[in-house]
This record gives sequence, C-alpha cells and structure tokens, in this order.
Amino acid sequence: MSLHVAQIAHSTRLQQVSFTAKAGQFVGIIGANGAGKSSLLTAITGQLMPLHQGSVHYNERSVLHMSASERRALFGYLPQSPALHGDISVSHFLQSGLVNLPAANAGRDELTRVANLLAITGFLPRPLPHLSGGEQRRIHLARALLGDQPWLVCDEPTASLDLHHQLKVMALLRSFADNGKLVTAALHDLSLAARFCDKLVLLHEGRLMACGEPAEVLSEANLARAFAIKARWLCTEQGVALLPTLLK
Ligand SMILES: Nc1ncnc2c1ncn2[C@@H]1O[C@H](COP(=O)(O)OP(=O)(O)OP(=O)(O)O)[C@@H](O)[C@H]1O
Repeated sequence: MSLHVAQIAHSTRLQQVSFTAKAGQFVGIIGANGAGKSSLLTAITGQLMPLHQGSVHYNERSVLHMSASERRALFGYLPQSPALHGDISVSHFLQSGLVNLPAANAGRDELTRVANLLAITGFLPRPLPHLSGGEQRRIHLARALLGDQPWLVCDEPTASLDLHHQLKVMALLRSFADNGKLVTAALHDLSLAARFCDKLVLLHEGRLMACGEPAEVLSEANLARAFAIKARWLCTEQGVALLPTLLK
C-alpha cells in the first residue's frame, strides 16, 4: 500500500504524511496524544473525508474510490472508541459483525474461529456491557478480525489489556503479518512497538516525523522531540524494552 495525505480539508489534523507498506508487514503508528494516529487510521480506511489532497492505494487501487463493500472486504478495523451497542450478548454483537461481510467470509465457523483466537468463547453468552474494559476490548478486536481481511487497521489494540493479553494480542498481530496480512496499528507502548513491528511511522503534530525500522525511528533525538522523553534501552533475549524518563 502507499499513502499520501497532503492535507485534510479545513484542518491541520494531518499534513504531508506519506509512507508505503506491504503485505507481510506489521506497521506501528506512534506519536504523542493528539499527534494524528487515529486520524491517519481513519484516513487509511476512507472514513476521514474529504482529503483535501491525498491518496491511499492498495495493490494500485485507490481505497478512497472503493465502494463500501469493497472496503469491508479489504479492512478489518478496530476503532479507538467503538460505538455502544446496548445490552446485547457478546454472541449477538459478534453475529451483527458478520452481517455486512462478503458471504464467503461470513459463515458461523467464522465466529468460532475468532472466538478461539482471542480466547473469548466463555464470554459469548454474557451481556457485552457486563464485561470488564479489557474483556470488552478483546471482544471488539475479535469483531475486527471477523472476515479474515487482508489488511488490519487497529487503533490501540492493547489499550486496557493486562500484560499477558497485551503480549498475546501483539503476538497474534505479528503472526497475521507473518502469514501475509498487512497490519497497521496505533500503539502507545514503544517497547511493544519496537519488539513486534517491522516498521514504525512516527507522527508529530499531524506531520510525519520519521518512518523506518524501530531502532532508527526511536532515536534519542526523535524521542526527545516527539515525546519529550529520554530513554534507556534494555536488550534481553526476549527483546528490547525502553525505560523512559521525562525531559521536562
Ligand atoms: N473530529 C475532529 N474534528 C476536528 N479535530 C479533531 C477531531 N478529532 C480529533 N481532532 C484533532 O486532531 C488532532 C489529532 O487527533 P487524533 O485523535 O488523530 O490523535 P491521536 O494521535 O490518535 O491521539 P491519542 O493518542 O490521544 O489517541 C488532535 O489535535 C485532535 O484534537
């Protein structure tokens, strides 16, 4: 895919952001609060319109010119704040996610497949609002995975999750990329981003500050400018971890 956002109309939310990615990559979108991560993800999926000047291409086709059903067949999307669905059961909530999928991807087995992937089978009969925040996050991620689309767009997939489930979800997203999907995810945990992503896109005040391999993007200068932090890196057999301290 390639993305170029010159500007979103009448807004400075995103300006001059361009990057490319390909199937098989796990791309982390990082940046401080308000940097433009969610705006970028909604621009990718064609929801943030109108782009004043810009384009998003997948296999040389313009995503912005695709029909709604073509986009549903292309993207699995986890929003930052999913819409509320009232007092329905987890099972009904997931079934409602099957409705608009292409018929080939929407069989009853699909629900079982994602329930197993996220280990949420035990929650299926329970009312969704009765689950904890982290449990609900896993249900919403499960819904985003329904349909097995080739491009996953996840806005903070590990938000509200405990450490065990953060690692599980990051490993799952990594395995999707290893099996040929394109995964793009907004992430706040830079240690997890460095450990699991192939590529990072660092946004700062709506603009692209850096894009490339984690070690290159998470440089001392970029961390200072984008997050006002200084970091020590811890390298172990399990991977790298960042120990941040405030610069101001
Ligand atoms: N609907 C909107 N209309 C106008 N401006 C918006 C809208 N939504 C967000 N913004 C602004 O656009 C900028 C980028 O917001 P965005 O939600 O993309 O940031 P983010 O990097 O995802 O932040 P966070 O880490 O806090 O989730 C912010 O300054 C925000 O105030």
